[in-house]
Amino acid sequence: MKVGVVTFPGSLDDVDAQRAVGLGGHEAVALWHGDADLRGVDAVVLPGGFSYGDYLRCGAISRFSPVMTEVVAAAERGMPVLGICNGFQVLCESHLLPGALIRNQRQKFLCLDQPLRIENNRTPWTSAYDEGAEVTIVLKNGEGSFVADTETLDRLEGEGRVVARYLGANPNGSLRDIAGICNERGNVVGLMPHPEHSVEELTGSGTDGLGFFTSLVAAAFA
Ligand SMILES: NC(=O)CC[C@H](N)C(=O)O
Repeated sequence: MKVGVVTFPGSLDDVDAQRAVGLGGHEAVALWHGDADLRGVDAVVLPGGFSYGDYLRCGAISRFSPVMTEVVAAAERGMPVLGICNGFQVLCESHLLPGALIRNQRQKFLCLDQPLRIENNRTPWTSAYDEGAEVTIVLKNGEGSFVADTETLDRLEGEGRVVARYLGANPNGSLRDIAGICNERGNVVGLMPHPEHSVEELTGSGTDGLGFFTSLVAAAFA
């Protein structure tokens, strides 16, 4: 599959995401925030980083990038979209996902190998995992605490839309230990940890993240 990886001014992890897409068996297509079309891709990754310097709020300006008009339209048609960390923040700001990411509870930037449980493997980004799989994936952010009102949280839980949950000590104060969620259809997934940094033994953070990129094939042919 052709997987577009969007670069915004200030993106940091776009090249790692492109590499992970390739290791997952796909062709990575570089998309620029100013692009007016998605160049025929089958799926999109919004990578981590500090788009537009995190000014106003993380993801608040990126939401208005020309490419996001196309990403929102494609997501609404069912295209798989994965937002990683800053990408998750952009998805919330774009209202493709509910809730918001606010400053970590302890007001510190975090960088660690984070244990997670995959709660929902019925998305195009998680189908390679067993439901309930326990994995360890890099977490690095300053504003990763997921918040939403109680009604929204109950709906996410009730509809099985919590995709991943922090295991052990909650690193950032995310409500209900939520590390990732999806939209109603399941094609749009936002994840605070960085699977693209956990795809090669060489980097020391294991390969548990690779499933997010190999899942697309399983999903396409399911
Ligand atoms: N790693 C990232 O994508 C960082 C996301 C965001 N800018 C934050 O600090 O919370």
